[in-house]
Amino acid sequence: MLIGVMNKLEATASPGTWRDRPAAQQPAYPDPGALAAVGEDLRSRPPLVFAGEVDSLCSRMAQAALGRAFVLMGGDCAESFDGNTATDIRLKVQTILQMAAVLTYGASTPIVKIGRMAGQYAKPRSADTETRDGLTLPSYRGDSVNGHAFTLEARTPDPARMLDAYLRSGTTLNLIRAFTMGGYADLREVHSWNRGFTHNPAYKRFEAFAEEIDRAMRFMEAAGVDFDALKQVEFYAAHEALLLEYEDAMTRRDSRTGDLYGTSAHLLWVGERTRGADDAHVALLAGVRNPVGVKVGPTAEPGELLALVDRLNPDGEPGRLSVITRMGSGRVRDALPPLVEAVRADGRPVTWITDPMHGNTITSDNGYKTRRFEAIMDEVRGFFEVHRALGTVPGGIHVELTGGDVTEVLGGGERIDEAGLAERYETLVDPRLNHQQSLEMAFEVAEMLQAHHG
Ligand SMILES: O=C[C@H](O)[C@H](O)COP(=O)(O)O
Ligand SMILES: C=C(OP(=O)(O)O)C(=O)O
Ligand SMILES: [Mn+2]
Repeated sequence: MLIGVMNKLEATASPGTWRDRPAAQQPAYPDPGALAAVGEDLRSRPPLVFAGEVDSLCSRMAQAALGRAFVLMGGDCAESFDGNTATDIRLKVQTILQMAAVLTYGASTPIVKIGRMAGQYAKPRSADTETRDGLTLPSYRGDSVNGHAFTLEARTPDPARMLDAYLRSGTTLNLIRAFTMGGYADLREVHSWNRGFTHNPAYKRFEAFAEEIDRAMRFMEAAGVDFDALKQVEFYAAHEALLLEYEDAMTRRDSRTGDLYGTSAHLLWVGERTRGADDAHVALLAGVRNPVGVKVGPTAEPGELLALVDRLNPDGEPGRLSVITRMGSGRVRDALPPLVEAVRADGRPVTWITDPMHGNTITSDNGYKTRRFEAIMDEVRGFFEVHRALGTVPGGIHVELTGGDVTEVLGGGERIDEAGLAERYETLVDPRLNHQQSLEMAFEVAEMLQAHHG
């Protein structure tokens, strides 16, 4: 969205309750004084997002929980400072807009567009260290923490990187606002890009669906729809709230209401590795008014999820809490139902979103961290099947993607094979759908949505 009420957000004293709780996945900074100085600097800077925008997203998420909207969240696993270019940002926005146009048709509802962008710079890792040729160094934890190069200097966490992440997030948001408010989101244009995609023989199977959308566009035109009025779209930003010091420093009090908002992004989520109900990350998110997400994997017990609902949405506010499930294609059909049933019995609303990426990560025989397109799609299918069987609402998808032509995920219409991964494997952490695979997913999910509603 991006215009919104520019209400006053004041720098605030830390909400603080997270500080005395266990905090996983935090960088070991060599100089605590430097960390404190960066925190102070960030606290004096303008917010990146505004409370009015954040509230609007909350109401959109509430609509998605009811099946009156559908959420599309997508972007890099880890944004990089090097990738903070106009081209990279434009291609990601374009990919998300193209996906959203197809999904709008399939869902017959508005699509809530959220980039894993403008702040997705910190990563949880399985191991604290990485060893290469006998040399052991700290793991790469995202560009807001340390550098990817395998040297002691690059890998040593540097708090000044948080300031860089803040500034790059600001420039990314600025460009997103310019694109989505300045005509780049024109539905006629986006639709013509999608026609280009379906004219490729590899995606012939979507031709009939694309023609249906064509007909709908002609109908709208004939009926006198003002396409110029549809040129501006809401586009929100989200990332994992992993770096406690950064998120704390970006917390502001809204002068209208006295409420606290995380102003580094519209939506913040807590990851699978840091979602302990009594731990620091959940306490931090419990203290702000933003819509929040929690990632949930196949080992989660219903009681754990209900404890998270207690902490993160005690009053059952619609749109406040999204549960982003990442079960794996082999587990989704047995691991998801008990969680959905427990939440339904509890009665407080959540927005159910599928992340079909993180439960389907494998290592290829030639050593690449990758995922199979078919497994990703199968998890989405399983997600729809479970919600259909239980009569609950599939509210959205959360995917790792990029607008470029990378070769990181196996399969899809381009039939990327293990040898093909070597061609353009560029991700810093997890494998992303490329532009074509993202559109292919959108068409398949649109068909699932159509079947779900039909
Ligand atoms: O993006 C998610 C996690 O940060 C990532 O999957 C962890 O990857 P690792 O197992 O390579 O540390
Ligand atoms: C770290 C991530 O996911 P999860 O917490 O689900 O593993 C991620 O979304 O990149
Ligand atoms: Mn990831």
